[in-house]
Amino acid sequence: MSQKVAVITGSAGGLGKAIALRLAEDGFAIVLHDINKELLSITHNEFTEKGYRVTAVTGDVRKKEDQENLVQKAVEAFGSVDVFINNAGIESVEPFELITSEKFDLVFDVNVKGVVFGTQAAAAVMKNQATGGKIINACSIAGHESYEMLSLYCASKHAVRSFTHSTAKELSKYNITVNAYCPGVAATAMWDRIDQAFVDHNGWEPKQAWNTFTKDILVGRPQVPDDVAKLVSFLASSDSDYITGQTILTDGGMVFR
Ligand SMILES: NC(=O)C1=CN([C@@H]2O[C@H](COP(=O)(O)OP(=O)(O)OC[C@H]3O[C@@H](n4cnc5c(N)ncnc54)[C@H](O)[C@@H]3O)[C@@H](O)[C@H]2O)C=CC1
Ligand SMILES: CC(=O)C(C)=O
Repeated sequence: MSQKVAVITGSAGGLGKAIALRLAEDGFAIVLHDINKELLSITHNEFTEKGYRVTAVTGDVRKKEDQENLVQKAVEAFGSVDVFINNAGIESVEPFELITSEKFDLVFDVNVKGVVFGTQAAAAVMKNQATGGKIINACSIAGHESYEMLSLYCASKHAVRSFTHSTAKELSKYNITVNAYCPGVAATAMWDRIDQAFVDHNGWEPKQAWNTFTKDILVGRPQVPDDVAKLVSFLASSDSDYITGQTILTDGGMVFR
């Protein structure tokens, strides 16, 4: 059987990198992707040194042409796109009164338009593959619940959840499944920035937001990126073939659906 190919957007660091590492261990050829060229190059070197079959493509998920280039480069490098992970996303932390038109456009461009254009580019290739494919989106507990100070971010992740449902319906006839992973509070650079924003806007102490959000997690510890990678590994595998249109929580017991 030929080696399957996974493309992960925003995979130079954070959850995307952890997912890419796990899928490489699972036996996928990996297409790394990020807007941060420098960090992407470092991560690419790390993967190469580990002996993984990997390539890296710089791009911006907000740009349709960059997403088309990403899948084209994946096909050129490895021959197919079996799994496409719309992972890239950005946070937004402010009282809703402070949301500007520019901030609204930025957050929806990355978190929503990025998923729309990524799905379009991936589906265009997968529709022509006899084996179809799996599209996997980064949603969040913030796509199921709505939090103070995170109104714009939550709205964008609710949009991702809805888009996951609609595209699962449209793509099922092509043997393409669409699902999403919904992390809770995971230790990445994103949460460092969220914590700092609570300091800036609310006068909280450093780590107060992190401690507040993580204190009641039922399993008794904050999330690490590998917790998320384990769910994505399942969603990328044939064990998930009978699952589509689902936005699955991996949060240690924070939100119940
Ligand atoms: N860390 C957390 O607690 C949670 C994260 N998520 C979601 O998981 C995904 C990954 O989050 P983290 O790894 O924590 O974030 P992060 O900020 O640590 O990493 C995100 C990566 O995406 C890249 N990126 C940002 N904008 C991009 C663009 N326009 N085009 C291409 N790449 C871009 C960044 O350069 C960075 O390497 C996001 O969609 C986020 O909303 C969801 C729930 C919880
Ligand atoms: C970063 C994130 O998705 C949160 C706060 O749930």
